[in-house]
Amino acid sequence: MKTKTPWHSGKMICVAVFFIAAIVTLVAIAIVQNKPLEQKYKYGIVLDAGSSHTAMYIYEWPAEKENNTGMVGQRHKCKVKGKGISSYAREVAGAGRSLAMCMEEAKQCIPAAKHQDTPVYLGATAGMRLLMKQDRNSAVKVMEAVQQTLQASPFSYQGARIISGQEEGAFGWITVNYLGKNFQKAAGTMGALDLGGASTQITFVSKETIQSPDNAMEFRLYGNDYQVYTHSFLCYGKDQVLKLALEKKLKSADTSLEDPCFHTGYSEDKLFQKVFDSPCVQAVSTDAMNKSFMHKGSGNFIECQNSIKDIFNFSQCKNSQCSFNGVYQPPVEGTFGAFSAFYFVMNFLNLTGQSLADTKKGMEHYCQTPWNTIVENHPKVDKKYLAEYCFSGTYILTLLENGYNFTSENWKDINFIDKIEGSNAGWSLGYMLNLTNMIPAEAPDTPLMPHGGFVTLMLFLTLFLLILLFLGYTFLGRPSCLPPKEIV
Ligand SMILES: Nc1ccn([C@@H]2O[C@H](COP(=O)(O)OP(=O)(O)OP(=O)(O)O)[C@@H](O)[C@H]2O)c(=O)n1
Ligand SMILES: [Ca+2]
Repeated sequence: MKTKTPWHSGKMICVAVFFIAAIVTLVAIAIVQNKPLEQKYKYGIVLDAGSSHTAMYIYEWPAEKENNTGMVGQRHKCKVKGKGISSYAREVAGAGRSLAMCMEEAKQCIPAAKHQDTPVYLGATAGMRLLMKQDRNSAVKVMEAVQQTLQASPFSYQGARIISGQEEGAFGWITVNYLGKNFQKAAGTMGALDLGGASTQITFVSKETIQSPDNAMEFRLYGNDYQVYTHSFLCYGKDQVLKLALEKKLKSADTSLEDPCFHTGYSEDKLFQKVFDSPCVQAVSTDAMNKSFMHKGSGNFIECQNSIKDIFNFSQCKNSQCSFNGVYQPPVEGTFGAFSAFYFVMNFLNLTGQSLADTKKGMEHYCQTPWNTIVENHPKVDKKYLAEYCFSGTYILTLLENGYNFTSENWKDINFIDKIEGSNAGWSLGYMLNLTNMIPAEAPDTPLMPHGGFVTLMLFLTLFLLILLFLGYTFLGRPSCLPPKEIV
């Protein structure tokens, strides 16, 4: 009598076919599931309307990861031609027109299908704060003009406003720490130092309880609480501070001025108006405004630094300690990112990685270099900017050391930075993250493993079990608990 093996039975062939089909289906599903999905991106536009110029930033991020830290990056930057919007006080329509070219670039850069869903924000800083003081009516009109241009664009207009100094400081701090992925690290956060044309900001986390409410900001980000100190000094940006310094040295009867902050051999006829046209300095008569003086350099760092110290008031302080002008500031703590003009100037001077003593030596050497040598060494740099680096570098040193109280010990904690992970350091990214609620207060629940990994693991486990079952059945025979095979 012959025993028929189950392999030859029709039932078993059927089971085998289904078994193979099931494996093929599982493998196919796993492959399809794990194929990198086409990334869906979202976009956002922020216009940083600074005192000296406007910059437009386009940010992008993968749609499904918008609440993870560090996921938003800068896709494109467009520098608006000409000066800042506050310079259009007498011709307000020009402020709106000035943005047109960058808005056109944004249309090219962002896929047309996404235009409608792309928010656009404009934030104006110290230039507009000053214009608001000087000529409120014109300031309002300038803001209306830029609003019109943005509303006429295909993007989703979300507002154009003058941001406060506290916001400017705080959002700069959020930007550098978001880009550095510091909010979810135990190492702590990085302070932010921003130097613009018309104002400067210092922002950092302090252990000390902040003694003045105007300087305190509290954030809960990704499940951690932060108490942040921030202050914005209006008129202490690099361009306004030059006016403050010249105002201290100039008498209205002067026809010439010898200035240690400019190089020997430098000489330029300047209108009093250039110095006194700002609400940061004391007004002079219209007569005086139309006069000019010969601005001559004498190139001496120490004398320059002494003259710059005159524009800081170090004598009064109502709190336990102050930076200057009676402004409360706890001692600086931790590392700092110093960006905008802090970076432009120190990078130009090649002084971004030196000790405090070597930075001073470098400045001493640079300031005493004659003007014609400076021009020869930098033929491509605009002379207006070139002339001011001795002044600006000396101001930066004085602000950091005498103003904010950095010392030779913690000087190395200041990192002069332009970009982090390809995105510019500045308030604009933090501003957008905040307005689009992209920084959650609590840390998002993260699954144990990504979805693709989970599917693969499940598939392999299933396969493994099936193979075990199959092998068991073939090599070890039918389990003894099953009823005996019928003998035909
Ligand atoms: N490559 C550059 C770009 C700018 N600047 C100067 O650096 C200063 C600050 O520039 P910025 O940070 O762009 O200032 P704003 O944002 O325009 O001014 P604020 O923030 O005060 O409104 C200005 O004097 C500008 O002329 C520079 O020296 N080199
Ligand atoms: Ca700025």
